[in-house]
This record gives sequence, structure tokens and C-alpha cells, in this order.
Amino acid sequence: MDKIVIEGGFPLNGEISISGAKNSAIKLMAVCLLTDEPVTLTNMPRLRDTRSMAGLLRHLGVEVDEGEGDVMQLHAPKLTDLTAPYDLVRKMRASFNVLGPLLARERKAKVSLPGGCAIGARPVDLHLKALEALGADIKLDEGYVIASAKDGLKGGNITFPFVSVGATEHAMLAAVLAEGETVLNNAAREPEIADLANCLNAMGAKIMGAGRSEVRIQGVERLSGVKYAVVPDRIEAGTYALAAATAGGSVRLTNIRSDHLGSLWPLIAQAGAKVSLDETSVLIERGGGRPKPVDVDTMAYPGFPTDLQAQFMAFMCLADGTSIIRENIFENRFMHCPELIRMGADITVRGREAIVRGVKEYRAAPVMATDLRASACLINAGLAARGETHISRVYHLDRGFEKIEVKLQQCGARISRQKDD
Ligand SMILES: CC(=O)N[C@H]1[C@@H](OP(=O)(O)OP(=O)(O)OC[C@H]2O[C@@H](n3ccc(=O)[nH]c3=O)[C@H](O)[C@@H]2O)O[C@H](CO)[C@@H](O)[C@@H]1O
Ligand SMILES: C=C(OP(=O)(O)O)C(=O)O
Repeated sequence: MDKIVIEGGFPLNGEISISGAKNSAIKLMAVCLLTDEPVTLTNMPRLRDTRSMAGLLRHLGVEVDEGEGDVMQLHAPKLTDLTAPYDLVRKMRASFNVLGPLLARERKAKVSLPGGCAIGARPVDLHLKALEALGADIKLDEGYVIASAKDGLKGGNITFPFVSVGATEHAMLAAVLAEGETVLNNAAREPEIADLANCLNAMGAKIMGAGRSEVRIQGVERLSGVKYAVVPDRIEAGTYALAAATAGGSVRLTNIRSDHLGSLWPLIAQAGAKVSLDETSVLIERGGGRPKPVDVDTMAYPGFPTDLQAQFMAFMCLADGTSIIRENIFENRFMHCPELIRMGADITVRGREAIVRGVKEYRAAPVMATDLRASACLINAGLAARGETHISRVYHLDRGFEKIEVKLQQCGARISRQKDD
């Protein structure tokens, strides 16, 4: 298995182009199940997760051409298998979202309960309730969801008790081909939801209000093929912005949607780094001196994203004072704390809160990546730490960051990938 080795303690200077969003791309890939016409996705990131999703779709009978560059073509004239097996679904959470489209198109499906980052219990009860509200009959058997809708899915009224990105997307993916109108109340408002709705609407779906709490979906009989560009990855952009803020230097990020990170920019500025924005790029500059402490509470969009909590903590570990970081979305998303502590950070975790007492500097150390965003947080800490940091278990990182070493090397980082012993 590979490890990442960083000789840190040098500021970052340069420009990074941001890829398409992993968390949008893998859901957009599932839209090919809803049409017998070709779907072409552009601005696609090349990631372990997109490869895993391609593997699952091929298993179902989809012709997938992963192609070159950032284009992927998917075509499902006919589905040959309606079972999504454990081995293919366990690798990532979003693969579970094939259930709704399979039900909508073929009226039955058997899909393994999903995997994904181990950052909490992550049940799928809201997904299943939403599909039941659309008329699906659902049974659980030996780790599989067995679902059917003999007479086809019917529009329904779904009120989510709390916001769920995956369940909102899943309900949309099923309701577009259901008969009649579906109303989603308390829907997630993340940019990836609007991205999925925009793609489906370009295929002929009738989704109104995606990106707001109430979404109305008028079911249609069929969807056509589409060519669609994936939205820029706000989490990748936020990660590199925080890398520059943590290690110091001057980094411009291009191909972003700066409005999608409205909760991050003021906090970076409050901590003392300079943030210069336009619509599609941002320049982050931080000179000498320690950052100021800033408290963070993760929330559903437009609040501060849980997927940037670990990276923000890596920044705050160097602050001149104490900050409180509260994780409100996942109950077990502080696994990076022991690793940051190995690098000299001073953190106490109490339930959902981490109390971060800033230290003057990190010490390079061997550390282990426990999940995707935790891996990125350790890279950011390693870039700031004088000496050589070794980060093992990088397969987590490869799920969600395209060419991370190459992009950071472009900014002068001394980072490489090596074989782990
Ligand atoms: C592939 C993908 O897009 N992953 C993102 C997605 O995950 P995901 O879609 O899994 O996250 P959700 O928004 O669904 O989860 C929010 C909370 O709801 C809980 N829950 C969710 C569904 C359900 O049926 N029952 C239930 O209890 C979860 O355990 C969690 O505590 O949104 C998260 C929140 O922004 C991000 O951190 C993940 O990166
Ligand atoms: C938690 C994440 O992914 P997943 O939902 O696939 O585990 C993530 O992208 O940070």
C-alpha cells in the first residue's frame, strides 16, 4: 500500500485548478440508469470512487467508457442485473443511490446496505422511508435491501425529520420517473443537490426548487440522454485554501464556484489570512505570525461543511489561542485528533466538541489516515510541520482527491507517494 511523504515547513506558492466534485460526480453517474440514451459527463474527476461507481454500473449492465481527460460516457440501453452486491457497494456510500433509479426503471432491485467513511453509524432509514412514500415495498434480508414497486412508483409527500444529502438525492433520483407529483420537505440544500437536479432537468425531468428546502418533482414518463458538466468540488477547493492558510504562502485556486464556500471564506479571513475572491477563483495569502483562533460549528449547507471540519482543525491547531470545533453532522468524525496530537497538537475531545489549544508548530511524525477528509487534514498539517511526515493508508485519500501530490507540488510542496513497508 502507498504512503504519502511530506517534507514540510515551506510555504505554498502557486496555482491549483479544482476538479469536478466527487460528491456530485458519483450521483450524476447514476442518472444513466434512468434513460436508454447515452449520458456524457464532463469535468469528471478521476478518483477511486468514480472508478468504483463505474464498476458497479458495469455490473448492472451499463456500458461505461471512462475515456481520457475529464470526460466519461455512460449508456444503459438495457440493464442486465438488478442486484448491487456487497463487494461493490461497501466501498462507498453513494453507490446505494442506484436503488431508487433501478426501482423507477425496472420496478425491482436488490442492493446491499452501503459502506463509506466510518464517521458514524450512517443508517439509511430516511432513504428507505422516502422510497416507501413513493410506493415501494421494502424488505431487509441478510444485509441487502430488497425493493419492489409492482405498479411503478407513485408521487408522494416526503418530510425529512432532519436534513440528509443522500436521502434527498435518492428521493429525487426515484421521483423523476414516478407517476404524479412528489414534494420533498426539509430537503438538503447542498450545491450537489442542485447539480443533480440541473442534470436531470436537462434530461427532461421536472424538478422545481432544488437547492431550497421544498423541492417539487413532477414525474415524467421518460428521460433523454444528456451532456453535462460536473460542478467544481467545493471540498477540494476548501482543502487547498486551508492548506495555504495552514502552511502559509500564496495560492490561487481556479475553476471554483466561490459562492459555494460562503461559510468558509469569512472564517479564514477572521483567522488572519487574506482572501481575495471573484466568482470562479480565490487567492489565499498568509504571511508570518500565527493565525487567530476561530470557533466552528458544522451544519448542513449553507452552514460550514462537515467535510472541511478536519482540515479547519489542522489550521486551528497552530492558532494563537483556543478554538472550539463542534461536529454536528456525524457522531464519530474526530478520528484525526489522535493523529494531529501525534504531530504535537493540543486537542481535547468532549462528545461532539473538540477543544483545540493552539501550539506554535507541528512536529513531523508517522501518522495514519483514518478516513477521506482526515487524510487531507494530515496532509495540511504535514505541509506545515518541519521535518518528514509519513501518512499511511492513503487509499482513503485516493477516493476523493484527484492528483493531490501533483497539485501541491505545483505550489512548491515537497510531497511524494512511496511504497509503504
Ligand atoms: C457521497 C456524499 O455525498 N457524501 C456526503 C454526504 O453523505 P451522506 O449523504 O451520507 O450524509 P447525510 O446528509 O445523509 O447524513 C447526515 C446525517 O444524517 C444521518 N442519516 C442519514 C441518512 C439516513 O437515512 N439516516 C440518518 O440517520 C447520518 O448518519 C448523518 O448523521 O453528505 C455528508 C454531509 O454533508 C457529507 O459529509 C458526505 O461527504
Ligand atoms: C464522507 C465522505 O464520503 P462518503 O459519504 O462516500 O463516505 C466524504 O466525501 O467526505
